[in-house]
This record gives sequence, C-alpha cells and structure tokens, in this order.
Amino acid sequence: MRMRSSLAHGTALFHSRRRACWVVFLGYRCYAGPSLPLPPMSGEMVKQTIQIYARVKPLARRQQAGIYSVGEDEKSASSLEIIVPRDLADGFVNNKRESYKFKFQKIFDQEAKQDAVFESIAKPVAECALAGYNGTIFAYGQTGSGKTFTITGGAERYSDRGIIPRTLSYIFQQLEKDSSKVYTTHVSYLEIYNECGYDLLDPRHEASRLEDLPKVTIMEDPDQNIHLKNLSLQQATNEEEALNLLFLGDTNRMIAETPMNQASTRSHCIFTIHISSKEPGSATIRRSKLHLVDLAGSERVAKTGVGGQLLTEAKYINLSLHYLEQVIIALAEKHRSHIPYRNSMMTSVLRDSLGGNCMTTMIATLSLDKRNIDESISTCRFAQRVALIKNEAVLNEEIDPRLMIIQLKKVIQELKDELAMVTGEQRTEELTQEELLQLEEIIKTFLEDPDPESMLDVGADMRKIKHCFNYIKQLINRTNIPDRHLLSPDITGGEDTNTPEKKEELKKLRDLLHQRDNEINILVSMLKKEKKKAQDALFQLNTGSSGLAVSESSLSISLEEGQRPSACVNVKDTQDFSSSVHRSAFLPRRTGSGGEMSLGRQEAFEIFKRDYVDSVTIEDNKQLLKQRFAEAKSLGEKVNEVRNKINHLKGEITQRHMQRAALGVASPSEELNESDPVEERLRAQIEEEKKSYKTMFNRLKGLKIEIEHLQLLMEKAKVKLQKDFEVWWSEEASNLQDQQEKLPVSNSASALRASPQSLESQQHLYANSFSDTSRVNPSEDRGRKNNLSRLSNSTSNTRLGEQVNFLLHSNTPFVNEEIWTIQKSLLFPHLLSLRTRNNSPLWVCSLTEKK
Ligand SMILES: Nc1ncnc2c1ncn2[C@@H]1O[C@H](COP(=O)(O)OP(=O)(O)OP(=O)(O)O)[C@@H](O)[C@H]1O
Repeated sequence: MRMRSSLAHGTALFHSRRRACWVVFLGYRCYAGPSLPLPPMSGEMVKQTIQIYARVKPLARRQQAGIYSVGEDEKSASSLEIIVPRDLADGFVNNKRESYKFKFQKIFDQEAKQDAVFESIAKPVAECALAGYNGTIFAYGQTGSGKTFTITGGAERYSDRGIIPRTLSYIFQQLEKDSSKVYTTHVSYLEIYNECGYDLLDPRHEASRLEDLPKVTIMEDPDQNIHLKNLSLQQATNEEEALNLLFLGDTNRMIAETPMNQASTRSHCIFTIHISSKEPGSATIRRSKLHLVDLAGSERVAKTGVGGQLLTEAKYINLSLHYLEQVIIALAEKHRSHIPYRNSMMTSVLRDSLGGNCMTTMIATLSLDKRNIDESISTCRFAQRVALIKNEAVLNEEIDPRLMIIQLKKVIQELKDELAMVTGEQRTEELTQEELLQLEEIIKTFLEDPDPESMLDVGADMRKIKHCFNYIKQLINRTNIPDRHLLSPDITGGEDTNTPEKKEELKKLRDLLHQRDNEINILVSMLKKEKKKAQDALFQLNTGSSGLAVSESSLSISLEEGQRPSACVNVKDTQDFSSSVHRSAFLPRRTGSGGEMSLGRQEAFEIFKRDYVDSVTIEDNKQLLKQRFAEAKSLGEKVNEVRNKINHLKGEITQRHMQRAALGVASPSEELNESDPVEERLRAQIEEEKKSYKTMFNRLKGLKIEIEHLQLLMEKAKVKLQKDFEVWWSEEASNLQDQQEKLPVSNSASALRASPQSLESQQHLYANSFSDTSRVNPSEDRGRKNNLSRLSNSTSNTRLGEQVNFLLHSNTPFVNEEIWTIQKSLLFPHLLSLRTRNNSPLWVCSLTEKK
C-alpha cells in the first residue's frame, strides 16, 4: 500500500482555507442549521428508478473476438448481449447458457469519449443538483474496468478528464451565468478504506500515517439523519479552487498494488459537491448535494491471488460491496420494511442515494475480455437489480431560520402596533434613538421621491405618525421661511402677502428686480457696441492688407499713388494696370503663419537661391549626401547578407555536430573528439565573413557620422541662405525707395508714349541686351536669360512688350548706355527692375498675367 506523492501547491492552498463545521448532515436537511434541522418547507417530488448505464473498456485487438454485442430496442434503451465462449461456459458462470442479455439506459462502447459520457450521464444530474435536487453518480465494476477513469479521469490527456472535473466545470459555468441567485459551493471528499472513513481533504493526510488520522465516523440523530464527524467541507468559490481540492484529495487517496492491477484503488471514494442557493432578500434556501462515487473493484478474492494486507483489503471491499448488494436486493423487494443500510459505512453514507431523496445514476464499467467475462456478467446482473430501485427526490428548500426569526419579529411588531391603534391604547414609551433615525430616513426618502403617488408608510404606531408630522413641520419652517418672501402669490397661496408690511417688501423687491433688469440691458447693449467696433476695426485691417495684395499683383509704373496718376491712363486697358505700386509691396512681408513667404517673395527666394554664391557648395553637399545615403543603403544590405551567411555557417556547424553525435551513437568506436575538417573549414569561413562584416560595419558607422555631419552642414547653409536673402531683400527694398524718390517724372511719362513693336522683336531685343552681360558669371547669366525668356513667354499680351520696348529704345539718356541688365527684379516674373551699370535699379514694373 502506498500514498501518492504529495502536492505542494494543493496543500498550501488547502492550509489557507477555512475549515468548515465538523459535522456534515447527510440527507436533504442542511448541515449548518440549528441542532434540530427544520423539515423542508416545500418541494416538488420526482419519482424515478435509478438510471443504469454501461461502459465498455477498450480491449486489445486480439481480445475483441465476438464476446459481446450492443443493440437498441424499440424503447431506445440499449441492450448488451454477452456471449460466453464455449470453453468458458463449462465453468462457474453457467454451464448451460451461452448468451446473456442486459438492458441499460445507454451503453457506451469502447470508442465512447469522456465528453459523451459526461453529456449523457453527468450533465442532467448536475442540472438537477443546481435546481435543488440531490444527485448521485456511482461507478461499479471489477478492478481495472475503468471506474476511476470514468469518474475522475485519466491523467494523460486533457480530453481524458472524467465526470468530476467536467461536472465542476459545468456547475461553475452555470453559476456564473445565473445572477438571479446567490450560490455557495462546498466540496467534501470521503474515502472509505477497510470500513473506516477518512477525510481526503484533511491537510494532515500527507504527513501522518493513515492510522493516526482522525476517522470519519457516522452519527445518527433520533430522526435517523446521518451526520459525519470529522469530514470537512471546503468552500470552493470557483472552478479552480474546486479542482485544486479534487487534486489534493486524489493525491491523498489510498492505493494499493495488486497483481491484477498495478495501481488499483482499494477504497471507495465519495466526492460531494454541496450547493446552496438563495434569491437575494428571500429567506428560502435551496440545498443540494451531488455525490460522485468511485467504488472499489468488485473482483473476487480468489482470482486476485493476494494475501496478507491486500487480502484483508479485498475482504473488506467485498464485504462492503456485499452489503451494498444486500441493500439493493432489499430495496428491490417491495415489501421489505428493513433496509440494512447500517451494515456498512458505504451504504450508510449513500443511504439517500439508494431509495431515498436523490436522483441516482449507476455506471457499470465492464472489461469484456475472456478472462473477465464472469465478473462482467456479475456487474451487469447487479446493475439490473439496481435499476429496480425507486427513488423519490424532493426539492430541498428550507427557510433560513435566522431570516425567518427576523421576519416573524417584524410581523409581530406590526400586529401589536395595529392592535394598539384599533383599541386606542396609547403606547407611552419613548421612541428609541434608532427608531427616530430610521423615521427620519424614511421621511427624507419620501420627500425626495418625485413620484406624486409615493406614500409615507410608518406603520400603525401613533408615536411614529406624530413624530413624522412634527419632523415635517420643523423641516418646512426651518428650510422654507426665507425663500417664501420670493415666492409668487400663487405659490405662497396669496395669504402671506396680504399684510401691508409684506406688500411693501414685495414692492421693494420687484423694484429692485426691475432695476437689475435695466442694468443688465444697458450692459448688454454696451457690449454689443464694443463688439461691433472691434469687428469694424478687424474688417478695416483685413481690407487694408488685401489692398496691398491687390497692388502687389497689379502692374504699374513704380510711383506713389497720386504722384503719377497718368501712368496708367495711356495704357490701353486700364483694368489690367493698377495705377500704383505701394513701396511696401517690395518689402519682406511675412504672412500670418510667421516664417512663410508671400508667393512673389518665395519665387524671389527660389531664384536667389539658384544664383547664390554658396549654392554650388550646397548642391555639392546635397549630391554627396545622396551618394552617402545610397552607399550606406547598399552597405547595410551587404552587412545583413554577411550576418545571414555567418548564421547559416553556424547552423551548418551545429548540424555537423548532430551528425557526428549520431554517428558516435551508432558506432561508439569512432572518436568524436577528433577534429573535423569540414567543421574546420566552416569555422575558417566564419572568421573570414566576420572580418568583412567588421570592416563593412565600421565603414557603415563612418558613413553614418558623415551623413549626420553633412546634414548638419546643409542645415547651416540653409539658415545662412535665408539670412542672406533677408538682407538682400531689405536692401533691395530701401534702394528701390531711394530710386523712386529721385526719378524724373517725364522720363516715364514719355516712355509710355513710345510706339509699340511686335512681341517677337521685343524678345529678340531682350536676348540681345542680355547677351553682352559679360561681367556676370556664366551661371548667373544663364539664370537671367532663362528668367527673361520665362518673362517673355508668359506675357502673351503686348502691353509688357510695349513698356519694355520703350525703356530700351526711347531717347532717354539711360537707355542703351545706361541699362546694364534687367536684373534681380526678374527673380520673380511679376516684377521687372531695370538697372544701370552701377547696379542701381531704375524702374520697377509689376505685371499681371491676365489673358
Ligand atoms: N474507457 C477507457 N478508455 C481508455 N482507457 C481506459 C478506459 N477505461 C479504463 N482505462 C484504463 O484502464 C486502466 C484501469 O482503469 P481504472 O483505474 O479506471 O480502473 P478501475 O476500475 O478504477 O480500477 P480499480 O477498481 O482498481 O480502481 C487505466 O489505465 C485506465 O486509463
């Protein structure tokens, strides 16, 4: 005999758990009630015979030769036919018959899975337990026929979980779903070994010898209710906790090794799930128990070939199973008044499950190989007798005595109060502090309730009624008096305002109200005025700036408005030429978003950038940066390649190791430590790759630094460019202004009177005039020419041509000699600036490209 290894986790969990009451009431009366449990208040009775099922353990192929067959009859019950082979028929079973037929609710053949067994057998019983009925499922069969496998499950696969874990899981799932009731669940795990009971959830189980453990004993009260002393009930609030307890109990379970079965359980085990449920606020509690029983093997002692301790065990097991059979036989006989439950502990404990308040199901586990055929037939016969037993399950409802007492006390008090009121008898004693507080709470709730139908119910106690009136009166006086002055006559009922003083006061208040109204009106109109003013100012500001924008985009001679009113008069289409160009149009103008440039200025900036002295450096750097980026990218790819290669080579070495190890196993003579040339080569290759990896990696690092540096340089250059542009822009603007001030009015006026030429010839002229800009560096020159051609191309009307033509060919002294170039103002196509040799701007034109 040996104990299964202890489970540290389970034990720890167990120790922290609160121990339940030491006495458990079996039967439908509660375990935790007063010393004399109350009878069930109500209950729907369910009468049914014990349901019997058979499960056939999978056999080895060679044993499967036509020993049994499974069929279904017209009532959809299953029948099992066991055919006794001729060589066995002469034996002790029955030497005349060769075939035995048994009926079951259902037969689970060899291939039946655990989930199917649970669905058909355990689920309905679990549902009954949840509804408040007791239930029992017990497995009966010879050693090794699959009782433990069916009830607890196999340890190998998750899918092998048996009825207990699946039932726990199902029950907790259902409890979670049902929020209408408050449920409490406890479990107990009893082991009956050699007619003694042990608590499998007792934490001392592992540490002590079995003999030293307190035995679970049966006690019977005068009402023949069974109580189990020393069996603990452990609360399990969820599936995990319940499974831990099951696991702990299984670990503690006694097992012995017999020649027939190396891990045969030699004890009866009863795992019980206790469920109680109560609707919130209700005094009715439902309590039910679900016993899941794994009986010890039913084989005959002679066959097991054991002796000593095991023989004693076998005797006890057989004895208790014999008593179980006695009980079953007695129950099956209709007129037997005495049922010998007390003969064994197991029958005492399962008393309710056998012919009592319980829905009971039996699973006959069968091992239908030749060797066990007689045992299987015995099991089936036993099952047939069990099927005759009728049980009467009732809904286990009871009233919680504590709640019942509270409720009854309340009723008595109410009746007393009513009586006192009817008889006119006055209760003289003062209301207690607690009662007063309660009343105040009730009044508050009543006053706050918006429902006009709500009632103030304080019972028939006159003291309470009086107190309520007083309290409400005080409340009204205290809280409402000051406010009543402000109430309208309708609300106050008009009565209070009738006195001359109150009328006076009311008048004063109304005047005050009127005065305040006036004040508010004045303030509002002031506010409106201010708002309008602000809007006007804002509007003016906006139109002012849009005026600038208009002047900027229009073409006119660069003179102040009013100074040269005739400037545009001579031009054909006055709509296209504005008469003025405001000086500020040329000044650096920031838009609302701060650093953004206006369109013209932006274009100027673009061209300035192109002609900028450092632009070559910037461009070079940009190219270099691009180059470096490309280089870094390809280098990065190469580095990755090399790394992959190294990893691959390493993998090859590992494979090589494995091959060599396998070789070493196959032929131990081969020396594994001997150096491997293939591996050597692979290692050399890795070294090479590592070297190149390192070089490339370093180069990549260098490149990264270089790129960062170049980026920094670019950033700096950008800032410098922007600054230079700003300087140039403002210089340009101030020069222009000076120039405008000095300019003789007649020049421009006469210029505009000059005869127009064709656009083509004008373009030609521009080109010529720019062709001898020898002092300008070639790139600048190219830029200007481009700008010029852009300008000419974009100007499809002849007006611009007319003006420029005049400037170039008129007899004014600066024309031909003085004009050096159409320079910077060409930076943006809307502006033209004629410059003299000393680079001072003469004219600035703004043009609109209207077609
Ligand atoms: N339906 C089944 N499918 C697969 N394996 C099974 C089945 N039934 C039983 N077994 C295997 O047979 C062996 C014995 O089963 P089990 O321990 O459940 O028998 P038992 O009736 O509980 O024996 P005992 O009476 O000695 O406790 C176990 O290894 C179990 O895994």
